[in-house]
Amino acid sequence: MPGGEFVAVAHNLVKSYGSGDGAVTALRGVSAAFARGQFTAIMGPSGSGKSTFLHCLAGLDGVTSGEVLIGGVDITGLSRTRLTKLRRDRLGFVFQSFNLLPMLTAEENIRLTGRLAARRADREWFDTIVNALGLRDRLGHRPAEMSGGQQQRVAVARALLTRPEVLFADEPTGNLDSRSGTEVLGFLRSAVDAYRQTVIMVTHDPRAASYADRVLFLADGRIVDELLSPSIDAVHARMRRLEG
Ligand SMILES: Nc1ncnc2c1ncn2[C@@H]1O[C@H](COP(=O)(O)OP(=O)(O)OP(=O)(O)O)[C@@H](O)[C@H]1O
Repeated sequence: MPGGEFVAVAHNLVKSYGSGDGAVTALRGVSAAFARGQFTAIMGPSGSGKSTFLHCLAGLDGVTSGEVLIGGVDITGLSRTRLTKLRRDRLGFVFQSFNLLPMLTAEENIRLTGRLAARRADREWFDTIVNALGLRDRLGHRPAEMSGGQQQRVAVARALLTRPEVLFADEPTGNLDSRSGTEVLGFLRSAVDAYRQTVIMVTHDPRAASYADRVLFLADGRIVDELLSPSIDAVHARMRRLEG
């Protein structure tokens, strides 16, 4: 493990939706630890619990039982207010659908999303991210005036501006063409290599997973396999086995 320091830990997570006959158990005792500066991809068949796991780890969804530690703090016991503050100050999010505010320019979306920490972020770090993501000449554009790839790069810049302890990404390349997807994945990879950014990404795409340091495979709400230094072919082979 790089540095041996875990920034996110899940202990025996169980997550059920609904109750009685209609109850669905999405996670059945999931434990995993995520080291600083490590890029983890989460894969598995449809319905295996990938998004639920990511949402529980990121405090976007409550758990039925088990613990989630972010920077040593058990977030499952936090009040809604403290959890919101922790998410804003210490976590970053990138979603498939970009989630930019349509009336704001790229720069405003990166800076003015209600995060005090982002507004205070130093100019040098803002410039570093904007230049690395190739957004310098797009800063005055609104989302409708940008391609999907550019919009996702704005979303990545916004997520990284607060130097989050963990960047969570849910299918970040799901709406992108292959070239734009490659750019976004390449940037996530370099943020891990250059700044020890921790990234946890759900994906269906073995090519996207091959940018990670390891892949955790879920099936039926459990972690059933792990692959280190994944190649595209090795990820394909494991997925074929899981999908039967
Ligand atoms: N809000 C919800 N209410 C009820 N059941 C849910 C809810 N969210 C997820 N589930 C169920 O939990 C299980 C796991 O869903 P989840 O979305 O985590 O899987 P996934 O692996 O991300 O799937 P996909 O690859 O199709 O996005 C599924 O059976 C799903 O139907």
